[in-house]
Amino acid sequence: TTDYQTHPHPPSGISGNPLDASNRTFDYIIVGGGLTGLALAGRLSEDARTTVLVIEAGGDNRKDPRVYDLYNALQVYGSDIDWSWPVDYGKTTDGGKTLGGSSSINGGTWTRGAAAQYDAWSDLLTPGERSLGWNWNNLYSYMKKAEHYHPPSAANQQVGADGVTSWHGVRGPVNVGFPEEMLGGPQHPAFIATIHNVTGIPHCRDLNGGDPNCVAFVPSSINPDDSFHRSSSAMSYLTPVENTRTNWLTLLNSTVTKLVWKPDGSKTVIGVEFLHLNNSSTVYRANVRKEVIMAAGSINTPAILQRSGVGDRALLSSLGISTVLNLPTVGKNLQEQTLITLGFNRTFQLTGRPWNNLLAFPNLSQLFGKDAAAVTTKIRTSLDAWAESQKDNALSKAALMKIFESQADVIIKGKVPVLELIYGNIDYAPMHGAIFWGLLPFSRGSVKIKTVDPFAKPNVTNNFFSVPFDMEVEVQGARLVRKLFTTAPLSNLTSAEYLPGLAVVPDPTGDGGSVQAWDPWLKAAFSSNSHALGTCSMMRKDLGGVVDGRLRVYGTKNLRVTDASIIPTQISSHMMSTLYGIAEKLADMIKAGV
Ligand SMILES: Cc1cc2nc3c(=O)[nH]c(=O)nc-3n(C[C@H](O)[C@H](O)[C@H](O)COP(=O)(O)OP(=O)(O)OC[C@H]3O[C@@H](n4cnc5c(N)ncnc54)[C@H](O)[C@@H]3O)c2cc1C
Repeated sequence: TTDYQTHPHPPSGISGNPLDASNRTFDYIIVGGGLTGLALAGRLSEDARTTVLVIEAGGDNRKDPRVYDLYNALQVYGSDIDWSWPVDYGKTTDGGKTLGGSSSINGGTWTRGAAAQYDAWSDLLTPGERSLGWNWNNLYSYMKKAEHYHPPSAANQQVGADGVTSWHGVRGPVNVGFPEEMLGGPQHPAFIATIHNVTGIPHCRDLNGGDPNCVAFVPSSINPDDSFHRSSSAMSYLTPVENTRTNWLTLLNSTVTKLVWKPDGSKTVIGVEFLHLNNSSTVYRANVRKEVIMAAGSINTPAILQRSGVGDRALLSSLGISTVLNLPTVGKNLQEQTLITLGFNRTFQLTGRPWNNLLAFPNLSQLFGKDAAAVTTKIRTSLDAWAESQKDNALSKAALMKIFESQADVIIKGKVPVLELIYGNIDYAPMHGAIFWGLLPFSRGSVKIKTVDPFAKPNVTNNFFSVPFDMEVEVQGARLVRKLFTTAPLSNLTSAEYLPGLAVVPDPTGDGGSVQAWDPWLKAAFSSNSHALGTCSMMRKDLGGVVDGRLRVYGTKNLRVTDASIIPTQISSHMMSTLYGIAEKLADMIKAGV
């Protein structure tokens, strides 16, 4: 007879009552009901003998049109369901504070990175862990496991959408498809032809098969069988089973403040403490039988670990927190991208609803053209100086140097995309343009709690552009966009540059504008792309890893991390598909006792 059979069964479903979890014991507690948290809980609870508790700080907004209608995504930013972390340069990193986490508020764009980038993760592990399958082939199978792909409709195909169904999963819970209505008109073919002519980048049918180095229409996390509404982790993993799965409880409006350790020094987690709403007077506690898995995202997972005594001893003692585990890289290695929009007046009418899903992913040669060889040499010869300048946000200069070498190899030898460029239609202004960001910044930042108050936001410092290459990629992106919109056939649909405009960033020599001219405007105009990762990286400990290849926090018995914080280096992609793959893979590892 198991413990579970002799004790009253904990409540299940979705609850707003802290007493449903308080003083109860669960096999697994998952901290954060976001993208990875709900995906993992969905899989672990498939075994009816396993009890799972998910604790989520936000509420249930599945019926809120700001959430289910992807067209409304912009209304969410800065709202009650966005964490809105202040970061450097006065910018804000967004994150969903609601069931489904950022999968409930994000842009829905569904892409995967380049195969070489996932393979490189394995190189950062110990040789003994390389067989764990942190590579493209293995993770791709898990990305497919999560996915239910809907091929483009005839109407979608008529305006250019395409896809290779065999590159997608078709039986998973997350619905992926094209919008009901896509824009027609001459602009998309013109963009494809122009960027191909200017950079040589090929037009491909689909970029979700391990080589995104092309220009293509991409699908979104929406469900054509559910009025094209958003398919968040909540809608895909939880909604279908919320009334039937009696071994899974999701507790809402409850903020996990810290982990509870077994007092015998064994680094075993025995439970978590949480507060309900913003009422900090009552501390609740839920107990765990097997494992706690952190899924609070790249900003809050390291903050909760630090509050629980796992982190840099110097930081913890400065706040009066006693160190359970001195792991100085918790919160370090933060990598975030910088998003820029350039706009041009257009000379054509739009028909249909705008949906920006024509994406291009140029590599270094395609972006820098004739200067690519010089840029390559500069990367190789600058790594040492860059590692020196970023070492405070890594374990050491030597450790960061190894990570940078891997990153440079992937860029130079792997020829992976370094820029993402989205062709953009703007319906409320006579504009079209491009949204772009450097995909693989070398700048490193950190997340550090500044007080023990669990409701205080941590210090999030990205050190944007502190490696000059990161700015050079943005500038080159801006120059490329200028070139695209002034080259036929796209120029035939364009009258003048509107944002920033030649009066603001001049282009006297016709090369798109100097670094000096672009620098101040880009620094003022960019947004944090909310693709933060790396703060609990999966790497060897001597490289600064926080979790090993089993996603276990080094030195602990039963504590793992599954969210975006484990990804050691940025990928040439949006995050969702990869993260669902990670959660699916971890679920299988846990079920198999790995
Ligand atoms: C604005 C925006 C746009 C994006 N656009 C895209 C896109 O178009 N395509 C794409 O693929 N990716 C996109 N992303 C990225 C993607 O959504 C995220 O990388 C992904 O959701 C991260 O998953 P996660 O599980 O790490 O964290 P999240 O999904 O953010 O989940 C973390 C959860 O933990 C909860 N939590 C945090 N702290 C606590 C606590 N102390 N106690 C309890 N719960 C807590 C949060 O409320 C949240 O629900 C976007 C992200 C944002 C923010």
